[in-house]
Amino acid sequence: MPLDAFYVNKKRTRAYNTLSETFGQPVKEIFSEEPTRHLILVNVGATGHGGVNEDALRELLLRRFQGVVTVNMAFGRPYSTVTCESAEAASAIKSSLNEKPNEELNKKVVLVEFLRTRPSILRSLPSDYGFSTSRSVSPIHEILLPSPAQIIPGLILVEEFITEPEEAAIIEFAKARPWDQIRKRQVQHYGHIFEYGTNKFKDPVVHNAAPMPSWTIPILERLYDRLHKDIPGLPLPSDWDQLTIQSYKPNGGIPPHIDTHSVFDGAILSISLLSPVLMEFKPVSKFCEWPDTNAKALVTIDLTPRSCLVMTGASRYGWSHTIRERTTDIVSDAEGGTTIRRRTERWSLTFRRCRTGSSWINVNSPCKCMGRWPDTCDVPWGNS
Ligand SMILES: O=C(O)CCC(=O)C(=O)O
Ligand SMILES: [Fe+2]
Repeated sequence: MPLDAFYVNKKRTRAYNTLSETFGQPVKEIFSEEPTRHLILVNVGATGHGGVNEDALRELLLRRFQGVVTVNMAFGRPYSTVTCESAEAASAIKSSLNEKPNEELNKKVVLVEFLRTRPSILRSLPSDYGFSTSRSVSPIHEILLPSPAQIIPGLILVEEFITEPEEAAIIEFAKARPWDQIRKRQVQHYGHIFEYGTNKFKDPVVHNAAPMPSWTIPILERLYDRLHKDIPGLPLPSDWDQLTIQSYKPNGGIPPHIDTHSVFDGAILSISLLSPVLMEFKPVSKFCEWPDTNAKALVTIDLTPRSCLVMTGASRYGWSHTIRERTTDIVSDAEGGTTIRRRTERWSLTFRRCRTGSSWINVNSPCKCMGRWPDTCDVPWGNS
């Protein structure tokens, strides 16, 4: 039965107004009447009321249609974009989905338009675009650059940091040991036991952790040799006293968080094994220096296999990091476009240094953040 035209028109007016507010442009400047390779699903976004699941959207498009190059659903946006190999492929999607309720997308009536320009050009609109405050969604400015690690202060990504034989040996080591299950990932702790819920570590007098494995030392020595000149105060190899090994299912992730200031000292390391994955960073502290004060940045880092991510300074104390729970990531391709990458199993090694002291957790001395990010620090600043 055809949908009621009045109902569809009302939905369309509302969605087009939202889009035009988001981009600060009339929709006729965003849409193309002629078919192009690029589509916008005007009312299919990840968040807010009526948000749909990103995996469901990608699966639907990849399974039902030919020639889909990329599907992009950016967090906090009311719309998604699709790029196809040809305008014909895009037209097939539009005529099949437009103005029809879709079973796989919570029966949503999807509104589809051709875009004038490729979505990456939409991404670099002026910084003050965003949602109107009445929708209570903070403005988000997504940035995908070749080396985004360089644009987050204090973040360093060392690619091919461990070798393939080291990667294989670590996997063999951990496979022979027991795991704890946390949502869609499994974890093992060494040195000190990390406590989910409080994001602190457990009292070592009460909870005995397996010792730090000896294979960590040559890896941490390599890190020290390479980076101690660039990172003042980088812990000595033997000072890292907490390791969490995680094994993520392809759809696994980790919620946004800042590793707790009060209990972990200085830099945090994350070494990646097996599948690459995108990690998202957002400045949470209002004291994060960011050139664009009106927009909240969302910076996506591609954690390549065997890389080592070092979080220091603002990236460690003021920005949150997360891995979204989904089975695919959108990444740059060789032609400067984007492509869909399926995730497989990924492992990571998180190294931390615990702030132990005369008592179990030493929160009496100042945090290494030195009060520069007091709003994301759980050590009291300025009260004495
Ligand atoms: O898996 C990763 O690379 C990061 C894990 C993480 O953020 C953490 O353990 O705190
Ligand atoms: Fe973390």
